[in-house]
Amino acid sequence: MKYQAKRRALILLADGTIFHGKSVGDKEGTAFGEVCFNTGMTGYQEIFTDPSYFGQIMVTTNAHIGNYGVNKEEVESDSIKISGLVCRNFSYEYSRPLADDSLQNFLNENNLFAISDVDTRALVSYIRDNGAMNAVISTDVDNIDALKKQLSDVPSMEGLELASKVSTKEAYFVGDENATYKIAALDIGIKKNILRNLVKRGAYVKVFPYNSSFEDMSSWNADAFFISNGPGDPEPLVDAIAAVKKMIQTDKPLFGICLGHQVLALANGVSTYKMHNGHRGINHPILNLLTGKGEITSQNHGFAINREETEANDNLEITHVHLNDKTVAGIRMKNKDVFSVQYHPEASPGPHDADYLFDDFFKLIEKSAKRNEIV
Ligand SMILES: NC(=O)CC[C@H](N)C(=O)O
Repeated sequence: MKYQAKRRALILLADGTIFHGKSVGDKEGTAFGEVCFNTGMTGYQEIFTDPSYFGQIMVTTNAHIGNYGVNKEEVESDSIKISGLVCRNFSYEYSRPLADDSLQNFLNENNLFAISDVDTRALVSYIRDNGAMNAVISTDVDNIDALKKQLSDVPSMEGLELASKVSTKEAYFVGDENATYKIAALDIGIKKNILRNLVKRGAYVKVFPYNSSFEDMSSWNADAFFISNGPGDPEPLVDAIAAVKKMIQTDKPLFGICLGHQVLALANGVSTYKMHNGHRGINHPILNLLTGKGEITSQNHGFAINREETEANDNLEITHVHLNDKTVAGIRMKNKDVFSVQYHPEASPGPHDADYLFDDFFKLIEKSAKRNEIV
């Protein structure tokens, strides 16, 4: 007979609102974080392991989670990075030829506390209207006052530096040493699928820790720089911002994704801000202003770069706009091979419309390598 969770659980939001549910697997637990929601109908494993979600409690709007199990290959980092999960129906049974385990086992191995049987439609509408805030999920349903007290001690996402929690401790290499191009990548929370995309196109990548200096990175003598996605507020990333300020003074191509895009903006003197609610899903519409074409994209961000400051900046040009709210979705530096996007062209999970951005990056690298040969 189908397993039914029985142990009561709840999610308590920082403003005191409560939604009730059950504990997945009837486990006891409590987890804190900033509550956010993802509207993707597939890709839960990629989402849960994406380092950009570090410190966040994920609410999934898809009504079924776990129904296709997990597959060891489909991870974006080596462990689950969300701090807790809230879903409607948790599937204890799964079906997919390529699955090698159940989601329940995967959550247990990663010590992730999850609650199900929550009215996620009501919860998501509530967060959508009231904005991002901290929350706690717990089976300690009779001690609300104690939970409220602990929740009030959880730091706000605004101003929080989290790249150091997920970045590699030591530099490492990916790809074939004899590949055509070398890319120096700054890991402020890098997703594996970004590395797969760089290696697939013929790059040998050296991945550097979040606090590496420009000098550390440039001494490897790469053909280009890459700045990754990652968790937390971009503004406290002073080392990364300082390193990027120097990178953009070289003539080497640079590509930034999501947190990397925000760091590039900050390096150009453009500020970032916390959005009322971020963009998290796999069907976000973008307009590419350079080609006039639309793209459906994978997104996951809670901060954005200031539009007016970008428009007023003589060195920058807005290349992409989010069609739902007109926020800046992509920029490039005038007269430089430097560009970035607020969304996820590596699309894991998600549509592959924006794949061309990696090709564009490699065209710039090829051009720049030829230029340097002639010199
Ligand atoms: N995916 C990311 O890189 C997210 C960037 C940043 N942490 C934000 O929430 O906006």
